[in-house]
Amino acid sequence: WHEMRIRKFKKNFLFGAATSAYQVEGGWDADGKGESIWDKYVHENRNVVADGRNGDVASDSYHNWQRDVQMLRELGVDFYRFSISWPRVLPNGLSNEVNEAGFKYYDNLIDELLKYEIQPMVTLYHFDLPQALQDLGGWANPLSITWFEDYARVIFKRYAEKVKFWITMNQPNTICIEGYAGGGMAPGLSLEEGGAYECVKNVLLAHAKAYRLYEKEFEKEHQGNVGISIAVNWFDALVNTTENVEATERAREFEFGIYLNPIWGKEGDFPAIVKSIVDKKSKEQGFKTSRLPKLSAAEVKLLKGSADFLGMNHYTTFLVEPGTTKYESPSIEDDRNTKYSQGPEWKPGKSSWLKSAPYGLYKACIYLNFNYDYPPIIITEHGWSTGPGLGDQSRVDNMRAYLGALLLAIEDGTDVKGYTAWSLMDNVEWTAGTSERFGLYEVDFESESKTRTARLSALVYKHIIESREVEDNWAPSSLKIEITKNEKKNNNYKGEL
Ligand SMILES: CCCCCCCCCCCCC/C=C/[C@@H](O)[C@@H](N)CO[C@@H]1O[C@H](CO)[C@H](O)[C@H](O)[C@H]1O
Repeated sequence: WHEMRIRKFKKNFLFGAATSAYQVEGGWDADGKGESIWDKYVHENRNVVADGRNGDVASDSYHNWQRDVQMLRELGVDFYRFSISWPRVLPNGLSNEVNEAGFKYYDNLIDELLKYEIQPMVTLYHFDLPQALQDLGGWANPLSITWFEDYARVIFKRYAEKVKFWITMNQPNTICIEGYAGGGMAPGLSLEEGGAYECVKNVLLAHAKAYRLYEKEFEKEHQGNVGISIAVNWFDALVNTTENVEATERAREFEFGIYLNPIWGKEGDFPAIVKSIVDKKSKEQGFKTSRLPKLSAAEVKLLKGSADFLGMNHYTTFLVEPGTTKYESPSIEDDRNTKYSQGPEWKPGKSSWLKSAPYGLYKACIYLNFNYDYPPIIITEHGWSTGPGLGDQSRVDNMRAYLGALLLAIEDGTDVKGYTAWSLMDNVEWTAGTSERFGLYEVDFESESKTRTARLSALVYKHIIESREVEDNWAPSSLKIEITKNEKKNNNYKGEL
């Protein structure tokens, strides 16, 4: 049996590519930039980065921004998702001290993008908190809500005229669970007694405050869209037993429901199952109050509906069963009590957690539709890791399979507005350094200028963007990539998404 129907992305579907500041910029202390939590983390823990290549220089986009835009033009993308390094523009994190030299970098990048009709999609926060704010408790301190709101105001004021797509936060679960509960991300804390859940609450409220700020002071004049990016990998029962199905529900609610429900849930607030588990365990553990902080009625209201789109970061699928070992208590692992594995037949990427299971993207989309009432979605990250080398056929296969699954999800009613390939170029994959390559363009990290060269996947992605179609058998005649003349850009940027 062979599926003959040809599915196409609509003309106004947006295609983009993404990076983040710490992962590509380098210039970690250039021109008055303040220290970030990642700078401190990698400098104080010299062996924490797998191959020793940290973000000090990275892909050196701080100096290569013109080449970066040239690559985006070669691909023919509609938008570029990048993040602003908070300590580059506000070195101590607060708005009393502004680093004009740092802003100049983003001025140049944004102007260059607009010159070629590539829309900037700006992430305000992608894991690199100013260390000065971490010294005050970081996201575990409720003052972080105001710090972020003030930072957002500075950025909106400067760029609202030019930027129509905003993402407040990238992946609160990575920020809080991996950063504050022993997950190996900066600042490398283990605040299992409650700090990680405080972080979740504060990050969500900081997002909502920034959203409401834009809504009140900028939206009318500038007509931009503000969303948040959440890691929505798929979680399926390992086998269909009651215990596995219950464990799978816990996995979904702890991994992404805890962030989605306050914004898109019918009643708002944290998911009932998360509240009841953590409240009950906290009591048993002798805590006077739950380790999961409450959201007041006013906070529930502030959060509900605080996004114009859901930024969905999707990479892979996990199979779930109940935990099989006794986890440390108290801990989030113990609260969730799940064990994850992946299909033995799924093709592996270079990252240990990354296996190709495109059906998971389809199922995740349908789940979001049913549980959160068809939210407008932009896939703000999807990608594949390899080793070095230009012939990245496995990335091509993965991209085609996932875009095929996405087309099916769209056909079945999912409101997907756009897709973002992670990543435009090889970069510093956090503690994996450059040992896992996610780029459509290879970066030669040994070269002085961090030379970028198009991979096979760059040419295939370019062809998909041009044809709006996923053709399994298409292959370029060479790896030479050129800017297509008379590029006609999507113009769906103002007003309603
Ligand atoms: C050996 C297989 C057994 C499976 C057991 C798995 C154990 C679970 C461990 C979970 C690890 C987390 C996996 C999820 C990762 C992604 O969602 C996450 N990396 C996405 O974040 C973005 O990733 C990009 C590429 O990795 C990029 O780094 C970007 O900055 C992030 O936003």
